[in-house]
Amino acid sequence: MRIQAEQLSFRYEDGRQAIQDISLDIPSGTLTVLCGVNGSGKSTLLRLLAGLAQPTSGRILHGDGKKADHRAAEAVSMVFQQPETQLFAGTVHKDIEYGLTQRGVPQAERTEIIASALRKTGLAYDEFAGRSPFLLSGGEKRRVCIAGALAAQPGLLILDEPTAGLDPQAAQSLLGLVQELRRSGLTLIIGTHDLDSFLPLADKVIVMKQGAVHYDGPAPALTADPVLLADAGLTAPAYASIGRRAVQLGLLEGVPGSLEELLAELEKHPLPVPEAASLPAGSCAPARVISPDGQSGLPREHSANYSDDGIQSQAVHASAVATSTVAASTAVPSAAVPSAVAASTAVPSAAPPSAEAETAHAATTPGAPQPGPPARRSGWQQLDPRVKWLGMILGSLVLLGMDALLPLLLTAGLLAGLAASARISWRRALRFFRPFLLMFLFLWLLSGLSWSSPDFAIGPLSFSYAGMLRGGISVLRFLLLIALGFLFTETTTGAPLREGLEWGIAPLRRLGIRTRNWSLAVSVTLQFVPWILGKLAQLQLALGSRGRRARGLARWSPRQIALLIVPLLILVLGMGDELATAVESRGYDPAKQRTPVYQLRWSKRDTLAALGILTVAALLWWTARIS
Ligand SMILES: Nc1ncnc2c1ncn2[C@@H]1O[C@H](COP(=O)(O)OP(=O)(O)OP(=O)(O)O)[C@@H](O)[C@H]1O
Repeated sequence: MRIQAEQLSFRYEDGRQAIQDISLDIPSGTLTVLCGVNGSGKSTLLRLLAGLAQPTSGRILHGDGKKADHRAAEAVSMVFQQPETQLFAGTVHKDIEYGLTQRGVPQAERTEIIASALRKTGLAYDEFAGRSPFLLSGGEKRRVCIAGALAAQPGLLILDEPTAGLDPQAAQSLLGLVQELRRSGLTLIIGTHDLDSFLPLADKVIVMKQGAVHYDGPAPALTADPVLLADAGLTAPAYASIGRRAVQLGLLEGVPGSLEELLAELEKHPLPVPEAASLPAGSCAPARVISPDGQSGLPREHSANYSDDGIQSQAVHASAVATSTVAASTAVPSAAVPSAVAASTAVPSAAPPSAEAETAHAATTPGAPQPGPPARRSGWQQLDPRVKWLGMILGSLVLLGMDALLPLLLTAGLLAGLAASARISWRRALRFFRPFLLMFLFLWLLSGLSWSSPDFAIGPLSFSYAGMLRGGISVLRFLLLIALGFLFTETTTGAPLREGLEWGIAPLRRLGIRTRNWSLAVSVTLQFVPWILGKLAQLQLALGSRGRRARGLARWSPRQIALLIVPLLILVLGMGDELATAVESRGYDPAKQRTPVYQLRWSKRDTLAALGILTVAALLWWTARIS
């Protein structure tokens, strides 16, 4: 399936422009590699091409040149970076079947299609169909995801970082699968950092830089010009760097298109190896011209190491060339590798990072953009966390005592004003509340049901105004409690939140209560919320990629939520497990004194804020009493 993009731009809810004016033409039956440093916009572009996000401007054309609509987007399957967020059913069979059900494939045909898709990915149906997808290895999960995508018989298959996290053997067999898919005529787009593996397979390479296309063309032209890749912050594949230098030295005629080609060329042309004296200390290359079989002319100890493996002997040639001559050429791109590439090697932390941790990480990561003068902290961040805890606790108590509409509406206005002053965008707030809204709407309608004294009816259901008002008040009260927690966690990062709480409950230590456990649990739980919401969004996207492209409120239908609950629970439990192990491995001991990571400091501003909170809480409580 051919796919074209015309002047595509995309802006995230927070206003970040991720894609800027991109035009592309990807011919049918080709394999396109999409690369770029972290944050260059690859995943965003892939999601747009898959129809999982709508461009802010521009358009995508599928196949026959018609604008990509809902139906056309169903001809596209996408496999995400993290397979664990893409699997959600109880068995591998059911997981793959989901996409088929969405596409209306008759039940009788499904098993055959599932077995065939699994076979294509190298998994036997009998062995894997009945297993839980959550209990497979990383490589097997990735294969099941690809099988699910293939079962939908897409015209275009998009793979985002397919080899990330796979061991060399699993990555190699995945490459074999990709080659087979390409031979079968499927159009493939692969977002990847693994240029060594994927450039040799590519019919076309698109290099992204800061949300725009930096290069669009064949792989050989890209690898032949070191500046093109270096400008985008990327390092050329090793085979291309070595080959290019060998060409410059007149040792090879052209830059090889893959490691295999390089090795084959080296087999044909034995290379002179520099004298040992001219090699850097510690180099182990032999001192004479060696032949491709690795035997003639080699000192005894070298031939013992390499003679039984032609490839290894060529590795000696290659490494000798690389060490002695190519060093200069490889130095160019590697020196130009920007911080983002260095940053990409950082292992993501298991726990959701706090703002302080992120800042510290950015400041200490080699190559990370150096921070300028410390940004002025907003008024909300400067407040002592104890003030915010006071506001949170008093606010919750007052809210729980409200059972009239007027004080609840007053509180809603107050919280909206506070959120605006904390510069929390309404889009972000909406994203946070979306999962709750449908549930609360349902509860509200449920509380309005009345068979004894109905005021109106919708179909067979009768409702009373009094019941709706009572239910509305309860629902609003709950929503405001959640809003209060949201405001609190949005304006307070982990360390201050925890220190403030620990200070408050410290007196309980005298009663033998392990307050450190409590504060750790509360702070981790509160910080889990944004993490869970992020995972929920990823799961929604995965459902969308399997044919169920629900939009708006339909994304939160009971059926959709039911599908998300199990994988979300598994992710949360997995995360909890990792977090517990991490805490344990750091030698956490609730009985020990801890060095505080955040110093509590009470200032005049905090006294004023605390007085303000007490006054407002008293006024709201009084309004609630008289309403
Ligand atoms: N949900 C989001 N909300 C706001 N901005 C986002 C969101 N997701 C990504 N971005 C931003 O959009 C830009 C492009 O991100 P994207 O994930 O597409 O990059 P990428 O090239 O795929 O990166 P990586 O190689 O790290 O996966 C980045 O600046 C990123 O911070």
